[in-house]
Amino acid sequence: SIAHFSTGMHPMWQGPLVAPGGNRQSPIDIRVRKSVFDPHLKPLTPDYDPGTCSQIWNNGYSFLVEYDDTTDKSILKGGPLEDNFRLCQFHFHWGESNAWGSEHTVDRRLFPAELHMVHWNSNKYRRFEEAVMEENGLAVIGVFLKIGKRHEGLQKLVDALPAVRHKDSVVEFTRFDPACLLPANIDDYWTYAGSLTTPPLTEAVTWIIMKQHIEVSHDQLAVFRSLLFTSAEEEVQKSMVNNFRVQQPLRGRTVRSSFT
Ligand SMILES: NS(=O)(=O)c1ccc(C(=O)N2CCN(Cc3ccccc3)C2)cc1
Ligand SMILES: [Zn+2]
Repeated sequence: SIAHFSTGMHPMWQGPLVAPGGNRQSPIDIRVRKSVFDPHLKPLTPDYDPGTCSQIWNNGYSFLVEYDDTTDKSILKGGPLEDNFRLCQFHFHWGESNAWGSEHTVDRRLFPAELHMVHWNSNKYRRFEEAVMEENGLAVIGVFLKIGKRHEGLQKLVDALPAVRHKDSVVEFTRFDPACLLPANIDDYWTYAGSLTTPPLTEAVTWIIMKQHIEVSHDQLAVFRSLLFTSAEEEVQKSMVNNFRVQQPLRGRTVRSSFT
């Protein structure tokens, strides 16, 4: 209703439509022909230890697969990054239908879902909570999901999701290798300076968006949609779908590509 909009009420995770004074907000549309090839971009070198995988948590916006980030066992280096970045969690954003769901788009093309692998700069900061407030404290790899063949590696995660159906539920989840969710080719990516796409929307993120998508089956994505935004106590249960932020103005930023 009009009243609803006039009070500027937004679902929590959308936050303000544009962060006050923000000129490097995410997500954005990647205009392929406007991206600039940068020959100095190095290959990305993720090195993850499945032994650091600890749990899955439904935080009421998405479900986070969390990693022990007290040592440099699961790290990301290379690409546009000067420092060592530690993996702390990965999560997804998806739609209620396969027609939309991703946060970033490529020449306006929407994908049914998008994976975010979240890392923080362990050369400069001691913990995630510090890095999230600092310019370039975080590096997030984005991977688009398309509906196709079943993703064998994802199935272990899909089978664990019913245990975290409600907001604030947690389940132990170990020995999951996040590298299995990366596309075969991780040398071709776009990169730009952006922000978190959920509160506190801080402009701390070096985004690295993979050109190649991964495939998951319709049934696997349907299990994501069986999760709930709401906790077990709430009378009205709300399906966890459309948990993506609206796109933000580019504000003159350049998107670089690692490929021609
Ligand atoms: N969609 S995204 O990839 O941009 C992304 C979203 C959320 C997060 C995340 O783990 N947190 C954001 C802040 N939050 C808690 C927090 C911490 C410090 C200060 C305030 C609040 C945790 C990471 C990446
Ligand atoms: Zn995200």
